Amino acid sequence: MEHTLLLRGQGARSPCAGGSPAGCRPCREPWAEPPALLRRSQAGGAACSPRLQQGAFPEPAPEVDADEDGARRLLHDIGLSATFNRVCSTPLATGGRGLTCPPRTRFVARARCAGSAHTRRGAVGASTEPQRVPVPRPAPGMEAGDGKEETPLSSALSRFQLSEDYGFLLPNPLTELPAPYGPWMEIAHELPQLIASHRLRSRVHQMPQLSTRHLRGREELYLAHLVLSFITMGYLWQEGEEGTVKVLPRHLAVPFWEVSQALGLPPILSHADFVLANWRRKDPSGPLEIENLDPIISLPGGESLRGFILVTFLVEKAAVPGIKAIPQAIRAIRQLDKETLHQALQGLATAIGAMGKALQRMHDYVDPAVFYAVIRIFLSGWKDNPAMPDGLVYEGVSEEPMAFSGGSAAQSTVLHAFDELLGIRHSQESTAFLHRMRDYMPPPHRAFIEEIGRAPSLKQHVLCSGDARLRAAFNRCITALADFRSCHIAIVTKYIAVAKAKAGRAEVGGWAGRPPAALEAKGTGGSHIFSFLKSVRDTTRDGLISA
Ligand code: HEM
Repeated sequence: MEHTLLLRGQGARSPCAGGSPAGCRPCREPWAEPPALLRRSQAGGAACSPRLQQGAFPEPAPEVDADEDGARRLLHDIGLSATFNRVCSTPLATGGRGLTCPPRTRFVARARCAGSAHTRRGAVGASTEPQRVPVPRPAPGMEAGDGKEETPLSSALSRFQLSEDYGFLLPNPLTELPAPYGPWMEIAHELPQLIASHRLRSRVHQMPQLSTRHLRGREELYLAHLVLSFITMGYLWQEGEEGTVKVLPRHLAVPFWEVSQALGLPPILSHADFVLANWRRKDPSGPLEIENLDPIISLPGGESLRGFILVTFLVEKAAVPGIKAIPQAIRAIRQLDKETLHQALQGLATAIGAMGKALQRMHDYVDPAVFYAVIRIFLSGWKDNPAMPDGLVYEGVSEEPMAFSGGSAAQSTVLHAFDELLGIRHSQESTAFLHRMRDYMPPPHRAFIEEIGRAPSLKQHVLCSGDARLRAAFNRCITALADFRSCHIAIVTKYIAVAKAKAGRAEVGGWAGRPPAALEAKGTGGSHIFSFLKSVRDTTRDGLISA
């Protein structure tokens, strides 16, 4: 039986007799270089002769956004050369890759270095000294000479700032900034009370203007971004959606912008702030269980807010074996190692199942009324939001307003990576939304997804192998992923649709919140919730390989 497969990307079609070893002979012959047009990175998928590359997960080409002179100096300083492509010169509100642009031309420098990959973004517009941008350090536990042996897996992961123990979570995040940043930390630690008593805005107005130059290393930058993003969300939404402001004051906007540029994150709260960098153990030697965890910084919502952050943390943690299975699977495909590939797929399916179990804990820890009436508004963005139709002016950064989507777990890299590995093809509209969400991920994590996209196609490999055991393992991954998405839809129904039907005013921690009308039909990331989520779940199911 011959069937046709839709290739990733531009909808090109490639004939392949999946399941029939005879029809798939080219796949079982020495792994030839595919015709250029069918290479996955260009055609958006792989034909029956995936490219065999030795050395799984080659070094990614880092991207550096900066003004051209600054970026050249920065790259020169760290021993890189670069080619620059103009990616956007639009004056705001319509960014090159979904993000809004500052009112200057941005350049993307693609650079390669012989050693480890560096991904930097020089400050654009706000900073005149991109050389000061601190160098992101490898995650703790991965630095050379830390006593841990570097395995092929750990080195494949550490290139993307991924940890073998924590996946996309920041391993053991810092909980305090250096002393000069005391004024930020004091406000951040008091946020729920300051918002409840409507005093946050006046506290922010009294905040001193602090330079970001004393921030050193990735961990301090992440904590600074976390702190400034939470203060910003509180500042914006303290009076609900009817009392928003148009301008973020200079002494908050400028450092927030600079730290964001240094990390390659947008200047708004993202999943990376809310969850990945926002956790600490109460007892440092205790287990990673919800009772022994706390967010570092909070917003209104009390125990439900705590539960929402920490359950999402547990889902990220449960994903770790699945993330580790990705480079294993890709290496096994390249080495034609069926046994290892089978194990990797089993590991992936099990991890997705564990993520589903972790997700269910939302019911135990989060009250739908509080989630709907209190928590959501503080995650809202200022892009396509009728409550802030003009976006937000970052004073001292740009005179023009900018628009960014709010925080959403759609910005978690986990499911994007699994979709990419499994060759799931979502509708054009859903893909556009999900790709926009990638702009809200730390750039090394985004690079991880892109690297999976450049690898030989798993689905093609399984199809072409004609191996029933591999096909069953592949299908278990697809089913587990579709089931996870069904559970997620059930949760969203309870926490948004049902909660909306029951909604009144909720008072939590003294903050009397009215549910945000702008979020009735849309998610905090800005999607049309249910049509989007169902479409994504259904296209996941379509990824099954039939016998
Ligand atoms: C009360 C709990 C939750 C609610 C109400 C919720 C709500 C939503 C909404 C409304 C969207 C649509 C995108 C947007 O506009 O924001 C979404 C997307 C998404 N959410 Fe959640 N979410 C919850 C928990 C989680 C958790 C714990 C995870 C796991 C990390 C998660 C993962 C995702 C993903 C991956 C998407 C993108 C769609 C997909 O790939 O299936 N969500 N969520």
